[in-house]
Amino acid sequence: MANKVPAIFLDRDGTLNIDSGYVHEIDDFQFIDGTIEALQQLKAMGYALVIVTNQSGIARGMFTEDTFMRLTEWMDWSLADRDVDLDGIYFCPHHPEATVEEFRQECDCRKPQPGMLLTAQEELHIDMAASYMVGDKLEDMLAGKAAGVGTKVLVRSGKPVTAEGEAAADWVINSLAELPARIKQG
Ligand SMILES: O=P(O)(O)OC[C@@H](O)[C@H]1O[C@@H](OP(=O)(O)O)[C@@H](O)[C@@H](O)[C@@H]1O
Ligand SMILES: [Mg+2]
Ligand SMILES: [Zn+2]
Repeated sequence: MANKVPAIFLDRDGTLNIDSGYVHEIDDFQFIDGTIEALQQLKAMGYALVIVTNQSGIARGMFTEDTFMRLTEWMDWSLADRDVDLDGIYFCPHHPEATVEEFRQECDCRKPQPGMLLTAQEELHIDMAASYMVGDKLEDMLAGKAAGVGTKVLVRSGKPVTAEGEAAADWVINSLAELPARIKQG
């Protein structure tokens, strides 16, 4: 049995890119300053990089799964081009009040549920206690907690930070750019 790897679980909108609301076009996808450099450093520190993103825009009929995949492939290639190879990308297309019937459900993957993280744990052999969940919302922190992630990190680069979000987080930082140094500091 292979050794388990520590991971950085990454929320997408508000953590990697500016959350202008249900981003689905390549032209609207803008990396937050310092994101790519931070991912390069985290990779060099030995962490697997795993995106876990709620994409209820699919359930709401705002864009299709194909459109999401097109943007995701572009993002994946843009990062690979900068020496950042993502280890996994997981998304939830569901919503309990979806207008698109096939996506209308109370699933176990929409954060704050831990489904995406638990699937990644199994598929990628992740050491959850040694891992980090980085996100901009309370739901990200709760998903991390429910999945047994060791350190939950709230970033100020997305939605306004709430008292509940802060209380559920182990660390609060301005953006992902600060994470490598924060981890090294211990
Ligand atoms: O931050 P991640 O999980 O990567 O993606 C979030 C997006 O799918 C959208 O999720 C929505 O929340 P609802 O899904 O409508 O509750 C809102 O927060 C939007 O601003 C945001 O763009
Ligand atoms: Mg987010
Ligand atoms: Zn789901």
